[in-house]
Amino acid sequence: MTAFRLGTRGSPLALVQAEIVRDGLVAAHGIAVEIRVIKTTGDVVQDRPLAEVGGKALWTKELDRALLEGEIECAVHSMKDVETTRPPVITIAAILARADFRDRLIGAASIADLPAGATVGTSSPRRSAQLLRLRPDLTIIPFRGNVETRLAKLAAGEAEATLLAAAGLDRLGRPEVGMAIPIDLMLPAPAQGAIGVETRENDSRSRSLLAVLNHGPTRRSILTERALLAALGADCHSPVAALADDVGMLHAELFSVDGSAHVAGSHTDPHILANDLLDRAPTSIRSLFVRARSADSTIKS
Ligand SMILES: NCc1[nH]cc(CCC(=O)O)c1CC(=O)O
Repeated sequence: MTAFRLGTRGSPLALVQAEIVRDGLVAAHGIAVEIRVIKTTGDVVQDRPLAEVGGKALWTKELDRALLEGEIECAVHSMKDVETTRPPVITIAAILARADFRDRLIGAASIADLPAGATVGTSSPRRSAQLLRLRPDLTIIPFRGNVETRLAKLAAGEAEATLLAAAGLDRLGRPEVGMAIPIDLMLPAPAQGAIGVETRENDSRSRSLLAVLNHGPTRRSILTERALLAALGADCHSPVAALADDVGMLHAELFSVDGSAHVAGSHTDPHILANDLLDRAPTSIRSLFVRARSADSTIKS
């Protein structure tokens, strides 16, 4: 039997995540697993914000193609980077147990401790809006590239602080970097901290090999958070934070770009929560969500 081919992007974090999946498959089934690095447009174009250059598809398109052409049996992703709507021929075969879902602040002990007017590097509309809501005095500058690149930019003095996902830092063997921000101050991105493995919908062998890696509670949380994004019509420009807890409650927050407006809520049903948040959101927020429920009579403006 030939090796089970596992596709991944080539960033250090992507490779570590692919190794976690490989080790899980080897431990569970004793099969030979080969890691195949697939170059994606998102890895090449690093000078502009993700939201400008074409969104999350930049990271999935080449891996999708390799999967559909039979070059690989499965593709490993950070679930945070996987588009809300996926081709029907591709299925999420496993979502691994979630790591620390919080963001970490690097460069100061806390958001309150950042010097007045400090420059913070982030290209995430969510992190930017959340920071500006708490600290309107801060200056946000774009910061792209992989985790190591952003840490190098910070070390080079391009910004005084930055925010990175705790999960990524931990997986890269950097648990000492930065200070975790409590979720009541900064709710994470939907699906932050979870690794997912996709395969072809009709590939039953791969589906059953991967099924052992699935963590039920994480899967339920991630699918709930993704259902909220779909119901909101969120895209990569939409500053949205969401976290489904382990008792099935979904907490979410929407922001205007400059953080001056926000709405927050919690519900067990992502569709009800999406409608409730959009109903209460001012135009500065609602205009950032694509499916502004045009057919819905509850729209007032
Ligand atoms: N957008 C890049 C990205 N995608 C996933 C992670 C971290 C790992 C994770 O959330 O699972 C990161 C880096 C970051 O946001 O700091």
